[in-house]
Amino acid sequence: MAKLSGTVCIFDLDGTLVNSAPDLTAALNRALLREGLKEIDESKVRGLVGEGARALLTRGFAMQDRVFPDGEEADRLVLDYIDDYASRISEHSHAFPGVEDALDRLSDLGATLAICTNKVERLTEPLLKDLGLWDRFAEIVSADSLPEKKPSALPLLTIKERTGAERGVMLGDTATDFLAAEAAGMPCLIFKEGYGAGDPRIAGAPVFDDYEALPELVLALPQGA
Ligand SMILES: O=C(O)COP(=O)(O)O
Ligand SMILES: [Mg+2]
Repeated sequence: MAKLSGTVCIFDLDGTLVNSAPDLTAALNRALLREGLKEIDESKVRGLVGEGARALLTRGFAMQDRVFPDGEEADRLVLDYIDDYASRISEHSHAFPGVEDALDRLSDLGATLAICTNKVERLTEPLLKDLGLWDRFAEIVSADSLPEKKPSALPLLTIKERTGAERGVMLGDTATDFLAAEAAGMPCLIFKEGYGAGDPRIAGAPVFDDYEALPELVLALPQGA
């Protein structure tokens, strides 16, 4: 029996499978410029990613002491941002080195592969299709696929149920992923090249440095959850 049969490996998308920071930064900056605000450097934008489009815009505004509006005005800003980002979603984004081989290896070991992202479905699908990753996952849950998104446990538990897995493992890059996994009772490994660096909430979390090392680290996890 394959060693990881019954395990679903649930990958976060931005900052975990895909380095999307350049395109996220460009789209955020186009939105900020439309509102008369200044551009933000990619190194800072990385730290704003993880809780979806509205949170990214809200944080971009807050960094420049502008309160993000609410109501219809906010909805319009978020929709305009999503439309614009969707139209140029994979100009510079790419899978992190070693992702495809690690996915092959985990599949060979019997694991089921899934994605849980706080991107909305309208962004998740074109990004994964453009990068040739869409067909690799048995289940893909986005921010708007279910009534709650990460850090709720709901998307992770739903993936576990839909894939019929006995246990789940979360592979993510920010506290949002870590807290969702904790709430779902799943172990979580944090990708060090992702966007959560320096967040005290994940300071003590187990990490993976690169994709080559990942399959062995998943194999070594306690098979409890
Ligand atoms: O769009 C975001 O803010 C984050 O998306 P992620 O959950 O794939 O990291
Ligand atoms: Mg992420």
